[in-house]
Amino acid sequence: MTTQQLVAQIKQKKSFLCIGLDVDLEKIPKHLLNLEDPIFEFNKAIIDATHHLCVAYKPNTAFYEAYGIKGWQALAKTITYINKEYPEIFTIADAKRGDIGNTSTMYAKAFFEDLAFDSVTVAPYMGKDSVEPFLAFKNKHTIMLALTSNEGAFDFQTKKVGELELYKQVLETSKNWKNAENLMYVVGATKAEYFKEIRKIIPTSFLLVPGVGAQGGSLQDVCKYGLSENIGLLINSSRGIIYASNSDDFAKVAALKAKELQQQMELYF
Ligand SMILES: O=c1ccn([C@@H]2O[C@H](COP(=O)(O)O)[C@@H](O)[C@H]2O)c(=O)[nH]1
Repeated sequence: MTTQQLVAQIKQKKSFLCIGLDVDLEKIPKHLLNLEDPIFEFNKAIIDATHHLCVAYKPNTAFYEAYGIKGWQALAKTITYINKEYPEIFTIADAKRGDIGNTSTMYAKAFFEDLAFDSVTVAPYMGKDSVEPFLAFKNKHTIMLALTSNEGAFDFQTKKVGELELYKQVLETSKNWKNAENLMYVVGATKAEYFKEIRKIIPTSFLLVPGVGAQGGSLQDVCKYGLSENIGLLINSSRGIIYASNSDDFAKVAALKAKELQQQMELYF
C-alpha cells in the first residue's frame, strides 16, 4: 500500500486508529476454545466488527509465535483474511526484527512477500545495513523503534550520544538512508511530551503510537504536537479494545471501544 492510499483511507474514515491483535488464549471468550482455530475466529470476529472504525491492524507476532505452528498458521490466515476482505486496511507485523543484511532480507521476504503485510516493525540497534534491506521493498513500510512506550526507554533511548539523545540520533541518521521515504517510526503515547521535538526532526513521517488504553497514554496529548499535515499518526490500542469483554458480546463491545477512540479522532479533521 502506498502512503497516499493510507492517507486517503484516514481522511475517508476520519480515523487514525490501529487495533492491535494480540491474542492470548487465556483472555478470549471460553466458547471459542472449542473451535478448530480459536485465534483466527477471535480475530475474524474483531475485524468484522471494527474494520470501518480503524485504518490498520497490528498483530504482534509474539502472541502467535507463542503457540508454535498453530499460532503461525493463525497469523497467516488472519493477514490473508484482512487482505482479501478489507484490502484498504494497512497491516503491521509487529515483529521488531533486524539483523545483518542478508538475514534482514529474509525477514523482509517473510513479512512482505510470504505473509503480504504492508509493514513490519524493526529495531535500529544494528544500524543502516540491517534496516536498508527492508526499505528496498517498494510500497512496503519499515517502522523503526525510536522512542518506545515502556519505562526501559529511559535506560538507553533518552541518553545522550555525543550532542544528541539516542532516539534523536536514530531519527536524524535514518532520515538520510536509501529509500527513507519507506520509513515510519514507533513513538510511545506514554512519551507525549517528546512529540514536539520529534516533529522538528521528522515533520511529515508517519508515527506508530502504541500505549493508549492499557498503558495509560492519552490520545489528546499525542495529537497536540504529533499530528502532521497529513495526520501522520497511527494510534494503536490492543488490550483496551480486544479484551473489553470476554463474553459472547466481545466483538460488539470491542467495536464500541473502537468507536469511542474514533469519535475522539474525528475532531481533528
Ligand atoms: O514501544 C512500544 C512498541 C510496541 N508496543 C506494542 O504495542 C502493543 C500495545 O498493546 P496495549 O495492549 O495497547 O498496551 C503491544 O503489542 C506492544 O508489544 C508497545 O506497547 N510499545
